[in-house]
Amino acid sequence: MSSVTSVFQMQGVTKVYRTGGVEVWALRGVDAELHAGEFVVMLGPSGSGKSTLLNIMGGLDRASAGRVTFQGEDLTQGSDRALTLYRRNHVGFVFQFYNLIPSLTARENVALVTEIAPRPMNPADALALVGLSDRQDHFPAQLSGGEQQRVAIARAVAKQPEVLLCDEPTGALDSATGIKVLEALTGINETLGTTTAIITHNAGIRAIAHRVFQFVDGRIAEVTRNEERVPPSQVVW
Ligand SMILES: Nc1ncnc2c1ncn2[C@@H]1O[C@H](COP(=O)(O)OP(=O)(O)OP(=O)(O)O)[C@@H](O)[C@H]1O
Repeated sequence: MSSVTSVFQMQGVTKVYRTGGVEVWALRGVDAELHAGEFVVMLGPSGSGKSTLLNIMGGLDRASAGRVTFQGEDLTQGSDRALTLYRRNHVGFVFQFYNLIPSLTARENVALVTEIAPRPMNPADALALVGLSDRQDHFPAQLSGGEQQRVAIARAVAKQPEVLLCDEPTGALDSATGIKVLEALTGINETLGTTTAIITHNAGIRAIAHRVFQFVDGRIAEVTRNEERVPPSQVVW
């Protein structure tokens, strides 16, 4: 078996939200590992804890108990400042809604991030990676939903993060458009080796992953490996 480098290690990750007198156990002890360069799909019913885990991995939220390390650095013990630097320097996020600035072109939206990144890619190169070289000077309103999402992906990868965390990146898109977005993500994973995790409600998307994490009730109930991956164009939606 080939050796793998671990990017994330999670042990006993627990998250309890306390609102008023109510406790919600979003995560009930997650043990998992993500390997360098792998593409993981996270599936599971609504409320099973997928977004909570992704947000903790991305340094947007903190675990209540348990341990999460990124390249050996303990995210659960870090200061707020350390988490901010971690997010800025190492993590790209993609969400269901694109959050582009309407008054800026595609290239300017990407450039906003590259201006503050330590080792940025040229915005034009990032847009080329997602197949939008000919749309650089378009404003968001002049782009389709899938094209806007690809600009958001270009923005997320332009700072050359080690990890790309995507929460329902195709959730607002029809199947043909969603496939193009998935092609952009798998292409980046292959070209740049960016470790990628995607949350989806669409079980068909599991086929594009190296590994699939199945969430049930705040736990990862099953991890499966695809011996053969299917390209996004062949996903049954
Ligand atoms: N900020 C919060 N405050 C209180 N409860 C929360 C908060 N965020 C999430 N929860 C609760 O934690 C549980 C897990 O939520 P989470 O969003 O992680 O699930 P999910 O699997 O991503 O669901 P979905 O597929 O619907 O996005 C849910 O019961 C949710 O209501």
